[in-house]
Amino acid sequence: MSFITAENIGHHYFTPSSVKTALKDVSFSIEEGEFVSLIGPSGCGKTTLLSILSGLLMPTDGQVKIDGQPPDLQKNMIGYMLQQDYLFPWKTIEENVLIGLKLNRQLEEKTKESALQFLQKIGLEGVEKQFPRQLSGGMRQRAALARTMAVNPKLLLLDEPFSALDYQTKLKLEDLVFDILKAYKKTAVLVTHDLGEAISMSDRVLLFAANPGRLHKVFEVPDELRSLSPFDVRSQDAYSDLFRIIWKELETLEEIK
Ligand SMILES: Nc1ncnc2c1ncn2[C@@H]1O[C@H](COP(=O)(O)OP(=O)(O)OP(=O)(O)O)[C@@H](O)[C@H]1O
Repeated sequence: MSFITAENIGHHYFTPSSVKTALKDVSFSIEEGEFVSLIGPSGCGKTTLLSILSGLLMPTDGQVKIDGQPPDLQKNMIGYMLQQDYLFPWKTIEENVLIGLKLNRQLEEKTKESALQFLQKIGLEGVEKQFPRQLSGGMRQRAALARTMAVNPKLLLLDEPFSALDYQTKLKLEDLVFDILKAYKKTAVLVTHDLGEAISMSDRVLLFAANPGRLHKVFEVPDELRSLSPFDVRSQDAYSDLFRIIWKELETLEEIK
């Protein structure tokens, strides 16, 4: 059985004056350790789908299973990286990184040590006692990654985690997150508006169409690209070829929006 299965997912938002079908009949599966990106025009339901995968939103139709259970029963195995780092400004980086462990009652000498070692691994050695305001945006996102990884989630939901960063920092962070998720064999679902990011980080790209939000096409990233870092992928011919193919599809979807 696949790690994630989504069968005929549908979601309607009910407002006093209308019903909005955000997702219709969406089915897919994701294997353990796979990195999958969701892309598509604005309003195609990417955020809605991520909320359903997180267990925070129940689909109005169909069902999702993560490791055989509905997402709301698997919240302990799901980690997040969002556009904003949501670090607590009044807590030090170390306190921020340990907060998930504390809330989950998993804060022990061993888990604390490995969380702090992880900070070193991702280049944040020496800032443990500093506050988020003293760090750059890229460093804060690294700290957010450390906080997420501290609780050892099996699945990471990444909602445009690099979109608020400057271009150079974003490329560096993409490489770092990719390396970490591969090294720790995590499963990841990334929502992004950046097609280059989607192709360079993923094993598969799921392209959605809008009105109603639905899965339009699935693109496999060629094997030859998957073993490379996202930065190196961007200079490959196979990357440019796939970029062009998906871009054309995206253009047609934007036109028929
Ligand atoms: N709480 C809500 N109430 C009513 N309609 C909503 C609500 N949330 C989202 N929608 C509508 O559902 C559709 C899908 O929204 P969603 O945010 O999931 O799309 P998206 O692909 O993430 O968009 P974007 O790329 O712009 O962030 C949109 O038409 C949106 O206006």
